[in-house]
Amino acid sequence: MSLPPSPYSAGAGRLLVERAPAKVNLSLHIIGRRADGYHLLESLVAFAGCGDRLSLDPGRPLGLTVSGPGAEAAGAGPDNLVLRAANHLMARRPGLVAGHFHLDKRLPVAAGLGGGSSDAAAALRLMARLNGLDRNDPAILAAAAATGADVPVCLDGRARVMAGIGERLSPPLALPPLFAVLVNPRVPLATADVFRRLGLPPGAMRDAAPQPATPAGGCDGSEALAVLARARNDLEPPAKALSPAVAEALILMRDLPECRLARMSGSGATVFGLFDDCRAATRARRLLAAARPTWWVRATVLR
Ligand SMILES: C[C@@](CO)(OP(=O)(O)O)[C@H](O)COP(=O)(O)OP(=O)(O)OC[C@H]1O[C@@H](n2ccc(N)nc2=O)[C@H](O)[C@@H]1O
Ligand SMILES: Nc1ncnc2c1ncn2[C@@H]1O[C@H](COP(=O)(O)OP(=O)(O)O)[C@@H](O)[C@H]1O
Repeated sequence: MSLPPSPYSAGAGRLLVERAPAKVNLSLHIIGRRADGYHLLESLVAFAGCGDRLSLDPGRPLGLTVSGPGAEAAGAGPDNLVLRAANHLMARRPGLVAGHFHLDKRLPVAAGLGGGSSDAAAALRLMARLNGLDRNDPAILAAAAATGADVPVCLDGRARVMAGIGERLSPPLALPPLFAVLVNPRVPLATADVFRRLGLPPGAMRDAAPQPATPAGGCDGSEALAVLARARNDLEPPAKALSPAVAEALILMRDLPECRLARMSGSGATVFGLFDDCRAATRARRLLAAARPTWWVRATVLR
């Protein structure tokens, strides 16, 4: 029996490494549904300090190994978004050099944290570094959009408003650091199921939704919290209907004495809570971890 290749083996080339941070939708407003079934949305997206880690060993043929708590759920086959992104890019730019990827999968899978999208974006950044491509090269942008609706916003991991189905991005936003706790009840929720449960017919537009509440550049944390409180996540009701654990996580988070705002991220089931400072977030993480020892709970800073 042959051993799997070591994730840290040097191979013939220099090992390149990228972080793949968790994506958090601070707001998510559904505007309508395209005729092809995809939903039009407006979402304020930020990125967390926690995430996966992806390395690329340029000395070897295109391949993927996966380790970490989410390895089994993510899989290492051709459907893994790392390989899908690499293949989308290579189809657009024949002749690019690839290599062997190793993914350390720390984030929960199918969790509304865009872990797979962030991994795909990290794969494209690694391929760009290896081949001397600009990150804004049209082939990188096209491969990102072809891999998934959330991949373009993950390409540079900076807070932005995304619109359309995720392809229209605002310039990067200077959000104040937001002290957060992320909690996932370890119930996977498929994005497609949550959108379907909304029940919006193809081609339908909703009554004009307000612009996503976007904190002004240079505002402080408490002003940002006040603005975010006026926003919402329209996918919370369908996610709650599919999984009672979402409602449970929201209630637990909201009931914490120092929690300023609790909301679901993306299509769930992860819920985030925002706090005034790092110490309040750390206290909240401890309380939640003690109350639900089997859940995934992290204190982190969103930017
Ligand atoms: C909901 C969001 C919010 O950031 O995040 P997650 O909850 O997945 O993290 C994203 O829009 C998810 O983006 P992503 O996960 O890349 O979606 P895709 O793989 O392209 O699509 C998966 C399925 O979700 C539905 N889908 C996705 C995006 C969108 N704007 N409208 C949709 O209706 C479609 O049914 C599609 O077949
Ligand atoms: N690298 C990856 N990490 C996570 N999931 C992946 C990956 N590649 C493919 N997938 C598949 O993509 C789906 C969505 O995964 P994920 O990005 O974790 O969801 P979400 O955006 O809701 O957090 C999962 O069902 C999983 O099987």
